[in-house]
Amino acid sequence: MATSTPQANRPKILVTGANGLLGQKLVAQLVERGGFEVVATGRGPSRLTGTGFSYQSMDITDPAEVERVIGQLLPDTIIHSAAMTNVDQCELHQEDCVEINIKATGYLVKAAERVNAHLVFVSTDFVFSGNEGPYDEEDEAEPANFYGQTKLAAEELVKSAKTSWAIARTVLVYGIANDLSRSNIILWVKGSLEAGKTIQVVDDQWRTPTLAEDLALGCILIAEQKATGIYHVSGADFLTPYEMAIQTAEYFGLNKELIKRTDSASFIQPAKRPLKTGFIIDKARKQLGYEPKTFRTGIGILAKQIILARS
Ligand SMILES: NC(=O)C1=CN([C@@H]2O[C@H](COP(=O)(O)OP(=O)(O)OC[C@H]3O[C@@H](n4cnc5c(N)ncnc54)[C@H](OP(=O)(O)O)[C@@H]3O)[C@@H](O)[C@H]2O)C=CC1
Ligand SMILES: Cc1cn([C@H]2C[C@H](O)[C@@H](COP(=O)(O)OP(=O)(O)O[C@H]3O[C@@H](C)C(=O)[C@@H](O)[C@H]3O)O2)c(=O)[nH]c1=O
Repeated sequence: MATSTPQANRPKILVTGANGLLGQKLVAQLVERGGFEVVATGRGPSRLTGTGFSYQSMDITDPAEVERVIGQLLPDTIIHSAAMTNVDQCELHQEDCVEINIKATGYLVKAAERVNAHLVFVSTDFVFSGNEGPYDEEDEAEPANFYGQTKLAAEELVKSAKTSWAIARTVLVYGIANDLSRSNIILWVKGSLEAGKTIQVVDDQWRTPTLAEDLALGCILIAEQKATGIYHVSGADFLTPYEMAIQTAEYFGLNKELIKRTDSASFIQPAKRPLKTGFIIDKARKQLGYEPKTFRTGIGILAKQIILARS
């Protein structure tokens, strides 16, 4: 709901990684809710659609640029969503992953401290080993792959910030936005089956998949309430990728015979995936008023967006 609060009187919120899936959803919902003046930042030119916000190019691995942009804009709140999110690439290109996921988070922490901004950092279920999920906020982190290690190291930098901070951890995000650099489970399953391609999908990993819009709202509730500490913000359905693939095929009326059940011992990826993650989201429900959609409802929302994007 848009409010009539004058632009100048509203607190300012800055989003990093605004060209990404979460970033685009954050900017759209922040504009729609109207409580903040919204500044989107991303690597290179804007790929965002819509209006009601300003865009500033900001490469988070450039400390001088981060300091300059944040020093000039003086945001009250920063949602740090930018990251190297391709888990296999993180395993294969560890230096790049350290630059983007750890060092750049350090620059943002420093900049947030300087302007006394509330810093909301988006993190992952991959900080956990996957030996005993689903996890709550008190469980001990022990990453199973390099991406998870870098996100955990970044969490530690955020936790030591001399400004107020929150960490929103999430799980296997799905959705659609403009010109994304990364796919997600519903899109690759749908695309593969439509192309008549057989896919091998694991049935021994468990997740609580998260609709991008739900995650964006969870982060915004944290920002609006100036909540601090760690929050688990994910979907509530505990599913394997195989089960997600079957539900996706059923929803879109695609050929389920193309989905072959496999397991993590046979389906080898460069980065090891934790087996059983998924989140207990009671804290976010109670403290933030967060309530995610079911996976089935999420697929339906995405399906409508796909039709709209084509029209
Ligand atoms: N997707 C998922 O399943 C999950 C994601 N997360 C976390 O959620 C957050 C958002 O991820 P999501 O939106 O899904 O991923 P995306 O990959 O869609 O978005 C990440 C964005 O970060 C940007 N980025 C990368 N490097 C830089 C840089 N040097 N300077 C500025 N921007 C940069 C990317 O830019 P470009 O578009 O140019 O590549 C991209 O737009 C991340 O922090 C991720 O770790 C956590 C759990 C699950
Ligand atoms: C590509 C592929 C994946 N899978 C499985 C492995 C995995 O459990 C699941 C999703 O695989 P993806 O490669 O799409 O995503 P993956 O890199 O596992 O997803 C992760 O992304 C990062 C950013 C996170 O922070 C995590 O929360 C997590 O969701 O599907 C298959 O079974 N078959 C396949 O062909």
